[in-house]
Amino acid sequence: MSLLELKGVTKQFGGLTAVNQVDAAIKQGSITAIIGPNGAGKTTLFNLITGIYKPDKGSITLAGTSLLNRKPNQIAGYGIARTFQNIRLFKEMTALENILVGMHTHLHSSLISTLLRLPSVRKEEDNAARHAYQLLQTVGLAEKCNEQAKNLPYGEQRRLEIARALATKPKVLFLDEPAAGMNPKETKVLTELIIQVRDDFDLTIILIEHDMKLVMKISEEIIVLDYGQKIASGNPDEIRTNPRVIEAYLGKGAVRNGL
Ligand SMILES: Nc1ncnc2c1ncn2[C@@H]1O[C@H](COP(=O)(O)OP(=O)(O)OP(=O)(O)O)[C@@H](O)[C@H]1O
Repeated sequence: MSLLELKGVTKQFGGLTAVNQVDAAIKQGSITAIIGPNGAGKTTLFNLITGIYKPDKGSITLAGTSLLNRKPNQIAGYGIARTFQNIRLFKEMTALENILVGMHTHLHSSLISTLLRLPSVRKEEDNAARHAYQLLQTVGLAEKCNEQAKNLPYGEQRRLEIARALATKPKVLFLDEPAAGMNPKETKVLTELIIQVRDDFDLTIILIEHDMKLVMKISEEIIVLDYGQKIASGNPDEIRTNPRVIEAYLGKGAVRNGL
């Protein structure tokens, strides 16, 4: 069953059509990659789904509910979380604090009860800290809980971003170039983590990624964009042998190079 549906989604910036008539049906529980050359419209598509931009044309629905004309925080409230191409952690805060900030929208205490430090508030805070710690365990960062985000190696900062996104209890998780700047060892850990969180948190995951080994390994479905248009979609075998995708993006040596 498809959870997220896009029909004819189009976005123009001045004379440039960054996303052009894109259709997609993302299955619940799947891992889908969006690939394509630089400037193909991948991040713009993420921004359209997460409400940062409004499409000029087309429809976007999550479980049948339209996401058009909703603010990013409303869309987050429907269960969509994301990470960004450029890491957006609070650098001076600890790993644990970064996750607690991510949870903030899910805490219920009123301002007055927070100021009075009522037992109900303390209980909620304890539970939040416990849950945040569990999320750090999930991404393999429990031992770094009191470390400031800025002191974590790059690969760990990216995993912390994923933990923070998970703190909002999403149904759909968007990852924008999660392996960017990672070394092969960090990428391997990340690959396993993405599959693990999909399974453990019952997520639907959509990622933009240029690391084709990672993409081919974890994706059930791949959508290829070029100049804003969807030029192909299919499973990794279909995509790696698609002449149009090889021409526009993968290059002729892709299959030979083990993709
Ligand atoms: N806010 C904006 N204003 C004007 N043009 C924009 C804006 N955002 C993106 N674009 C343009 O839209 C096109 C698609 O950009 P986008 O960032 O979506 O591509 P991408 O596939 O994510 O690229 P990359 O792989 O380099 O991240 C590009 O030509 C880009 O310059």
